[in-house]
Amino acid sequence: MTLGKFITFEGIDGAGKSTHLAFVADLLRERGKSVVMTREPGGTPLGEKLREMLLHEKMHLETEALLMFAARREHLAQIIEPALARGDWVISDRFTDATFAYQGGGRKLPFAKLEALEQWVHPTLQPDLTFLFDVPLDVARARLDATRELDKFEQEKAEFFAATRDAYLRRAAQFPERFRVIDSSRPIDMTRQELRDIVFSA
Ligand SMILES: Nc1ncnc2c1ncn2[C@@H]1O[C@H](COP(=O)(O)OP(=O)(O)OP(=O)(O)O)[C@@H](O)[C@H]1O
Ligand SMILES: Cc1cn([C@H]2C[C@H](O)[C@@H](COP(=O)(O)O)O2)c(=O)[nH]c1=O
Repeated sequence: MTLGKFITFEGIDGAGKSTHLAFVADLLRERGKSVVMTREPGGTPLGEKLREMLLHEKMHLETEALLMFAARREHLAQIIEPALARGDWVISDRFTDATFAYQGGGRKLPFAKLEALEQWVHPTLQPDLTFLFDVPLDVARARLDATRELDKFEQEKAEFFAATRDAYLRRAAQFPERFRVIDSSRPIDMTRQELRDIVFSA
Protein backbone atom coordinates (compact mmCIF):
# COMPACT_ATOMS: atom_id res chain seq x y z
CA MET A 1 0.00 0.00 0.00
CA THR A 2 1.27 3.50 -0.74
CA LEU A 3 0.75 6.25 1.83
CA GLY A 4 2.61 9.05 0.06
CA LYS A 5 2.03 10.64 -3.32
CA PHE A 6 3.99 10.22 -6.52
CA ILE A 7 4.43 13.27 -8.79
CA THR A 8 6.31 13.12 -12.07
CA PHE A 9 7.72 15.89 -14.29
CA GLU A 10 7.83 15.29 -18.03
CA GLY A 11 8.58 17.15 -21.25
CA ILE A 12 10.98 17.25 -24.16
CA ASP A 13 14.57 18.30 -23.44
CA GLY A 14 14.73 22.02 -22.74
CA ALA A 15 11.04 22.30 -21.85
CA GLY A 16 11.99 23.67 -18.43
CA LYS A 17 10.79 20.89 -16.15
CA SER A 18 13.96 20.65 -14.01
CA THR A 19 13.79 24.41 -13.39
CA HIS A 20 10.45 23.94 -11.62
CA LEU A 21 11.19 20.76 -9.67
CA ALA A 22 12.75 22.36 -6.58
CA PHE A 23 10.01 25.01 -6.57
CA VAL A 24 7.26 22.37 -6.31
CA ALA A 25 9.27 20.44 -3.69
CA ASP A 26 9.52 23.64 -1.60
CA LEU A 27 5.76 24.26 -1.93
CA LEU A 28 5.08 20.78 -0.61
CA ARG A 29 7.57 21.13 2.24
CA GLU A 30 5.86 24.40 3.21
CA ARG A 31 2.70 22.32 3.56
CA GLY A 32 4.52 19.94 5.92
CA LYS A 33 5.17 17.12 3.46
CA SER A 34 8.32 15.05 3.55
CA VAL A 35 9.62 15.18 -0.03
CA VAL A 36 12.02 12.93 -1.94
CA MET A 37 13.36 14.45 -5.18
CA THR A 38 14.76 12.03 -7.70
CA ARG A 39 15.23 11.50 -11.42
CA GLU A 40 15.25 9.01 -14.31
CA PRO A 41 17.23 7.50 -15.69
CA GLY A 42 19.12 7.49 -12.39
CA GLY A 43 18.08 8.00 -8.80
CA THR A 44 20.23 5.13 -7.45
CA PRO A 45 23.99 4.43 -7.74
CA LEU A 46 23.31 1.70 -10.33
CA GLY A 47 20.74 3.86 -12.11
CA GLU A 48 23.23 6.73 -12.36
CA LYS A 49 25.78 4.38 -13.99
CA LEU A 50 23.12 3.27 -16.46
CA ARG A 51 22.24 6.94 -17.05
CA GLU A 52 25.84 7.66 -18.06
CA MET A 53 25.65 4.91 -20.69
CA LEU A 54 22.16 5.79 -21.86
CA LEU A 55 22.94 9.47 -22.36
CA HIS A 56 26.30 9.00 -24.03
CA GLU A 57 26.60 5.64 -25.80
CA LYS A 58 25.01 4.53 -29.03
CA MET A 59 22.98 1.34 -28.66
CA HIS A 60 20.14 -0.63 -30.25
CA LEU A 61 16.82 1.01 -29.54
CA GLU A 62 15.52 -2.07 -27.70
CA THR A 63 18.65 -2.10 -25.53
CA GLU A 64 17.91 1.53 -24.73
CA ALA A 65 14.31 0.76 -23.71
CA LEU A 66 15.35 -2.27 -21.66
CA LEU A 67 18.04 -0.30 -19.82
CA MET A 68 15.54 2.48 -19.07
CA PHE A 69 13.28 -0.10 -17.45
CA ALA A 70 16.20 -1.84 -15.70
CA ALA A 71 17.21 1.47 -14.12
CA ARG A 72 13.54 2.05 -13.23
CA ARG A 73 13.22 -1.35 -11.53
CA GLU A 74 16.13 -0.47 -9.27
CA HIS A 75 14.77 3.03 -8.71
CA LEU A 76 11.38 1.65 -7.66
CA ALA A 77 12.91 -0.92 -5.32
CA GLN A 78 15.49 1.34 -3.69
CA ILE A 79 13.86 4.76 -3.65
CA ILE A 80 10.28 5.17 -4.88
CA GLU A 81 8.44 2.28 -3.23
CA PRO A 82 10.07 2.64 0.24
CA ALA A 83 9.47 6.41 0.20
CA LEU A 84 5.79 6.04 -0.72
CA ALA A 85 5.38 3.31 1.92
CA ARG A 86 6.83 5.73 4.54
CA GLY A 87 4.28 8.35 3.50
CA ASP A 88 6.78 10.62 1.74
CA TRP A 89 5.94 12.53 -1.41
CA VAL A 90 8.16 11.48 -4.32
CA ILE A 91 8.88 13.98 -7.09
CA SER A 92 10.63 12.37 -10.03
CA ASP A 93 12.19 14.18 -12.97
CA ARG A 94 10.77 11.73 -15.57
CA PHE A 95 9.29 8.22 -15.27
CA THR A 96 7.64 5.73 -17.65
CA ASP A 97 5.81 8.37 -19.71
CA ALA A 98 9.29 9.40 -20.91
CA THR A 99 9.89 5.90 -22.29
CA PHE A 100 6.59 5.99 -24.18
CA ALA A 101 7.43 9.45 -25.51
CA TYR A 102 11.15 9.00 -26.37
CA GLN A 103 11.56 5.31 -27.19
CA GLY A 104 7.96 4.88 -28.41
CA GLY A 105 7.26 8.23 -30.07
CA GLY A 106 10.77 9.45 -30.90
CA ARG A 107 12.45 6.14 -31.77
CA LYS A 108 9.27 4.34 -32.96
CA LEU A 109 9.58 1.26 -30.76
CA PRO A 110 6.12 -0.39 -30.76
CA PHE A 111 4.09 0.76 -27.77
CA ALA A 112 2.98 -2.85 -27.13
CA LYS A 113 6.58 -3.76 -26.19
CA LEU A 114 6.74 -0.84 -23.78
CA GLU A 115 3.38 -1.77 -22.28
CA ALA A 116 4.71 -5.29 -21.65
CA LEU A 117 7.74 -3.86 -19.83
CA GLU A 118 5.56 -1.48 -17.85
CA GLN A 119 3.35 -4.41 -16.79
CA TRP A 120 6.44 -6.31 -15.68
CA VAL A 121 8.21 -3.52 -13.82
CA HIS A 122 5.33 -1.63 -12.19
CA PRO A 123 2.04 -3.44 -12.88
CA THR A 124 -0.02 -1.40 -10.40
CA LEU A 125 1.89 1.79 -9.61
CA GLN A 126 1.22 4.95 -11.64
CA PRO A 127 2.00 8.56 -10.74
CA ASP A 128 -0.75 10.38 -8.85
CA LEU A 129 0.02 13.54 -10.81
CA THR A 130 2.11 14.17 -13.92
CA PHE A 131 3.12 17.66 -15.01
CA LEU A 132 3.81 17.76 -18.75
CA PHE A 133 5.87 20.86 -19.53
CA ASP A 134 4.99 21.61 -23.10
CA VAL A 135 6.84 24.03 -25.40
CA PRO A 136 7.23 24.51 -29.15
CA LEU A 137 10.36 22.80 -30.47
CA ASP A 138 12.16 26.02 -31.35
CA VAL A 139 11.76 27.35 -27.79
CA ALA A 140 13.18 24.14 -26.29
CA ARG A 141 16.06 24.11 -28.79
CA ALA A 142 16.98 27.72 -28.04
CA ARG A 143 17.02 27.01 -24.30
CA LEU A 144 19.24 23.96 -24.75
CA ASP A 145 21.66 25.71 -27.07
CA ALA A 146 22.00 28.59 -24.61
CA THR A 147 22.84 26.43 -21.63
CA ARG A 148 25.04 23.41 -22.08
CA GLU A 149 26.92 20.72 -23.94
CA LEU A 150 24.33 18.42 -25.50
CA ASP A 151 23.95 14.71 -24.67
CA LYS A 152 22.90 11.92 -27.08
CA PHE A 153 19.18 12.69 -26.87
CA GLU A 154 19.59 16.46 -26.95
CA GLN A 155 21.53 16.13 -30.22
CA GLU A 156 18.55 14.50 -31.96
CA LYS A 157 16.91 16.27 -34.88
CA ALA A 158 13.69 18.30 -34.85
CA GLU A 159 11.65 15.35 -36.26
CA PHE A 160 12.64 13.22 -33.27
CA PHE A 161 11.47 15.90 -30.83
CA ALA A 162 8.30 16.56 -32.82
CA ALA A 163 7.40 12.85 -32.52
CA THR A 164 8.40 12.78 -28.84
CA ARG A 165 6.31 15.87 -28.03
CA ASP A 166 3.38 14.45 -29.96
CA ALA A 167 3.59 11.15 -28.04
CA TYR A 168 3.63 13.07 -24.74
CA LEU A 169 0.54 15.06 -25.73
CA ARG A 170 -1.27 11.92 -26.83
CA ARG A 171 -0.45 10.29 -23.51
CA ALA A 172 -1.78 13.33 -21.66
CA ALA A 173 -5.02 13.02 -23.64
CA GLN A 174 -5.16 9.29 -22.86
CA PHE A 175 -4.75 9.81 -19.09
CA PRO A 176 -6.40 13.18 -18.38
CA GLU A 177 -7.07 12.28 -14.73
CA ARG A 178 -3.37 12.39 -13.81
CA PHE A 179 -1.81 14.71 -16.44
CA ARG A 180 -1.64 18.51 -16.19
CA VAL A 181 -0.24 20.07 -19.35
CA ILE A 182 1.71 23.23 -18.49
CA ASP A 183 2.45 25.85 -21.15
CA SER A 184 6.16 26.18 -20.42
CA SER A 185 6.86 28.81 -23.07
CA ARG A 186 5.69 31.52 -20.64
CA PRO A 187 7.93 33.40 -18.21
CA ILE A 188 9.05 31.28 -15.25
CA ASP A 189 6.93 33.28 -12.72
CA MET A 190 3.72 32.61 -14.64
CA THR A 191 4.42 28.92 -14.76
CA ARG A 192 5.17 28.96 -11.04
CA GLN A 193 1.82 30.59 -10.32
CA GLU A 194 0.00 27.84 -12.19
CA LEU A 195 2.02 25.13 -10.41
CA ARG A 196 1.23 26.76 -7.05
CA ASP A 197 -2.52 26.77 -7.87
CA ILE A 198 -2.45 23.09 -8.86
CA VAL A 199 -0.43 21.98 -5.83
CA PHE A 200 -2.62 23.96 -3.41
CA SER A 201 -5.79 22.53 -4.92
CA ALA A 202 -4.47 18.94 -4.76
N1 LIG B 1 10.14 30.10 -19.03
C1 LIG B 1 11.07 29.21 -18.71
N2 LIG B 1 10.74 28.14 -17.97
C2 LIG B 1 11.68 27.24 -17.65
N3 LIG B 1 12.99 27.30 -18.02
C3 LIG B 1 13.37 28.33 -18.74
C4 LIG B 1 12.44 29.32 -19.12
N4 LIG B 1 13.11 30.21 -19.83
C5 LIG B 1 14.36 29.79 -19.91
N5 LIG B 1 14.56 28.66 -19.24
C6 LIG B 1 15.86 28.00 -19.16
O1 LIG B 1 15.88 26.86 -20.01
C7 LIG B 1 16.94 25.99 -19.62
C8 LIG B 1 16.46 24.55 -19.68
O2 LIG B 1 15.63 24.33 -18.59
P1 LIG B 1 15.61 22.92 -17.82
O3 LIG B 1 16.97 22.39 -17.59
O4 LIG B 1 14.71 23.13 -16.63
O5 LIG B 1 14.87 22.06 -18.91
P2 LIG B 1 14.48 20.53 -18.85
O6 LIG B 1 13.12 20.45 -19.42
O7 LIG B 1 14.66 19.97 -17.50
O8 LIG B 1 15.49 19.94 -19.87
P3 LIG B 1 16.27 18.54 -19.82
O9 LIG B 1 15.22 17.51 -19.78
O10 LIG B 1 17.07 18.50 -21.04
O11 LIG B 1 17.10 18.57 -18.56
C9 LIG B 1 17.36 26.44 -18.21
O12 LIG B 1 18.59 27.11 -18.32
C10 LIG B 1 16.27 27.41 -17.81
O13 LIG B 1 16.73 28.43 -16.95
C1 LIG C 1 13.44 8.34 -18.25
C2 LIG C 1 13.79 8.43 -19.70
C3 LIG C 1 14.61 9.42 -20.17
N1 LIG C 1 14.91 9.49 -21.48
C4 LIG C 1 15.79 10.58 -21.97
C5 LIG C 1 15.14 11.92 -21.95
C6 LIG C 1 16.29 12.87 -21.73
O1 LIG C 1 16.84 13.19 -22.99
C7 LIG C 1 17.29 12.03 -20.96
C8 LIG C 1 17.31 12.37 -19.49
O2 LIG C 1 17.83 13.62 -19.35
P1 LIG C 1 17.20 14.82 -18.43
O3 LIG C 1 17.86 16.02 -18.98
O4 LIG C 1 17.62 14.52 -17.05
O5 LIG C 1 15.74 14.85 -18.56
O6 LIG C 1 16.89 10.67 -21.11
C9 LIG C 1 14.43 8.55 -22.36
O7 LIG C 1 14.74 8.59 -23.55
N2 LIG C 1 13.62 7.57 -21.90
C10 LIG C 1 13.27 7.45 -20.59
O8 LIG C 1 12.53 6.53 -20.20
